[in-house]
Amino acid sequence: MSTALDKIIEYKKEEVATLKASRSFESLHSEALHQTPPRGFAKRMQTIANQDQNALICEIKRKSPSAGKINSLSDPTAAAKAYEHGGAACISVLTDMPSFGGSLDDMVAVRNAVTLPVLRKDFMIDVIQILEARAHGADAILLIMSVLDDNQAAEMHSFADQLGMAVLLESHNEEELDRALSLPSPLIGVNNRDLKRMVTDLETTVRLSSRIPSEKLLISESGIKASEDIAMLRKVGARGFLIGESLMKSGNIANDVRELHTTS
Ligand SMILES: O=C(O)c1ccccc1NCC(=O)[C@H](O)[C@H](O)COP(=O)(O)O
Repeated sequence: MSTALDKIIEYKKEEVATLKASRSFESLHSEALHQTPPRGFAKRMQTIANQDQNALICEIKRKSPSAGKINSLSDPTAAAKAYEHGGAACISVLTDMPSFGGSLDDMVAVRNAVTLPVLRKDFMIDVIQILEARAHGADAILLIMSVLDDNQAAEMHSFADQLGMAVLLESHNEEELDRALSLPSPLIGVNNRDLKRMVTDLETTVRLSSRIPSEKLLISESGIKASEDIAMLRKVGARGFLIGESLMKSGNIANDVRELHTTS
């Protein structure tokens, strides 16, 4: 049976084909090189984590396969500014439209509204998507190990490096994590959401945490709702946290971000 992730990857292949048919690699590359320089995503995450504080990547997310409608958000910049006010380290913007209701326009608007580094959150399967991300100003991308083989992951990582972008490597199990750890990025995401079964369990971070060497930054992703979750995840070494749904549903985003950022 095909999963939500399988379906997303199927239409990503079509999106990539459409992009390649409509834009030449050279013209996108030239746009990418003329963008404002990338903001230091990895450096900001590491600086905050090295101070033993919580480096929050706060996400703009309208809907999802697991939750359905989350927040109708006519203007994502208001939430982004609240994230910045509350002390977020960086911002993630979902740019996938069919499943998450996001867009590259959202990402551009958010990046123009804040001074924080911005991650293009999408399902990357081809280097041209990385070029497209940088041409729209993205400072970082996500690579999901379960949808890439080792060669693809290495090639895409190296391409992002050349463009000066940070790479967040996402794993959900031991095998994916070991593959992620063999790549240079210091940003190691452990996704608590099983993207195949759509079940979220913070114990995933706990289970995988002991494999992560101290020079890498453990970023726990998905299903984080409260200070107690952060306090528990800090005990196993997480200093980075990627949070979407619970903040998008908050009545006071800046206050909630501040509380999560200062939890010890
Ligand atoms: O969120 C989903 O339902 C989902 C489904 C299929 C693929 C990816 C999905 N989420 C992407 C994410 O990784 C999350 O948006 C991110 O980690 C934040 O999670 P949360 O705080 O639980 O919104």
